[in-house]
Amino acid sequence: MKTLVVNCGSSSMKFALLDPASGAVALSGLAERLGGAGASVRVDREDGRVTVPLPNGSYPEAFGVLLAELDRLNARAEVQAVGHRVVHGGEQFSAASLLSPEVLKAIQACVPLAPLHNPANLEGIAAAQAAFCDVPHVAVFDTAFHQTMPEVAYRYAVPEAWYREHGVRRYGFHGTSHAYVAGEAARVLGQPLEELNLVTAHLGNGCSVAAIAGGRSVDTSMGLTPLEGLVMGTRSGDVDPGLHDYLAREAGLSLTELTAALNRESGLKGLSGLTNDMRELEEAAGQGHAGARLAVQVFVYRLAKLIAGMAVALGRLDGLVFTGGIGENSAAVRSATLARLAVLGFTVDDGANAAAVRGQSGVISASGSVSTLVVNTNEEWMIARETAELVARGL
Ligand SMILES: Nc1ncnc2c1ncn2[C@@H]1O[C@H](COP(=O)(O)OP(=O)(O)O)[C@@H](O)[C@H]1O
Ligand SMILES: CC(=O)OP(=O)(O)O
Ligand SMILES: [Mg+2]
Repeated sequence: MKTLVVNCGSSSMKFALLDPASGAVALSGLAERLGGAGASVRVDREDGRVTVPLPNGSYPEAFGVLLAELDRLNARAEVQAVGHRVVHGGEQFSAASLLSPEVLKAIQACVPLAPLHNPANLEGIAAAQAAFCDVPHVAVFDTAFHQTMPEVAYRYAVPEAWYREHGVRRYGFHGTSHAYVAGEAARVLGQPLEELNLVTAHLGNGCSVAAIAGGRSVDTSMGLTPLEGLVMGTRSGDVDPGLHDYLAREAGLSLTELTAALNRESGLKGLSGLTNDMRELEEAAGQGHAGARLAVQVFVYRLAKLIAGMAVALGRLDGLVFTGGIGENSAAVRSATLARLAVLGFTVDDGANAAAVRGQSGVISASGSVSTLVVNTNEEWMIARETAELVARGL
């Protein structure tokens, strides 16, 4: 009994075939640079990693490689359900949902809110439904977990009609990851999740923090779209909304150009003038690259500031969780962030922080500090679990 998980991003497709009960992965892979030149799929097989080029660079072509891999393992018949990551579910979805024509229509209706993500999600769903027409398909939404935010956290101070007529409010994303690592943190701390007030920091290419009270999201840093909040790989995070008008007049940029630049040319990449990759930036900073050093400093400063803001949403802070590629791997980002958070009672255990590596979860705070943990996120397993649960309940 296995679940196939499909996670289509704006130019990538991640997939995994796994056992929802144990999390054991039978097959996984990542297609990158879809929609452009040089697209390829990396497949992690039990005997090593292979890379398959994709001459057309399309989602269906990438899905074809996945099917060929399943056939190679004779595993197509093992797929009992397919779970899809869907980035934007608007206000309509506060939980995962079985894919029906109505649900597909609702995902389509959210395309204007997530123009980089939802169309790719729909492409993945179409390819998977064509290949697996006899099994249930489930949509697991990034936004669903944050639907518990109170109005005071999700409303913008803009004309009320924008909310009523156009859904302009804060939604939040990465909900699957925030929910998963909060549960794991409670397990590591040996305390019931219901009694814990946690801040979780998901730091990957996209980055967001969430305030989680008793297992429920009460605030998060991303908003209407995944552009708000923290400095990210290529996304700016918070800017003055006056910037659009100013640059339109001063630099003659169109709204489309501005949006593309804020999404794809900003963040760590824009600040450093070098790369969106934190590991490369840390190396370059170590070799004296001023732009790289500044990019890391701004990333950390803004991260600490938004974590501190999340403490306000919680009232009492029991723990902080780092996750995502940067959160799980960069001891330097963690220690610099915790140094800025000393004002809130954080002290790092340098040895534990340096020793925390991918594949393990653990505590990195010194005794007497607010508990701080590194937890490896596992969005694929969470999606597989939610999919299997929904199918088992026959919903
Ligand atoms: N050892 C490391 N040190 C610092 N940063 C790292 C390290 N390993 C991965 N990262 C960073 O993690 C980020 C990618 O995060 P990840 O969660 O894998 O991405 P995605 O959001 O695409 O799933 C990149 O900025 C990468 O440089
Ligand atoms: C919603 C979002 O930001 O997703 P990702 O981090 O995968 O780009
Ligand atoms: Mg990610």
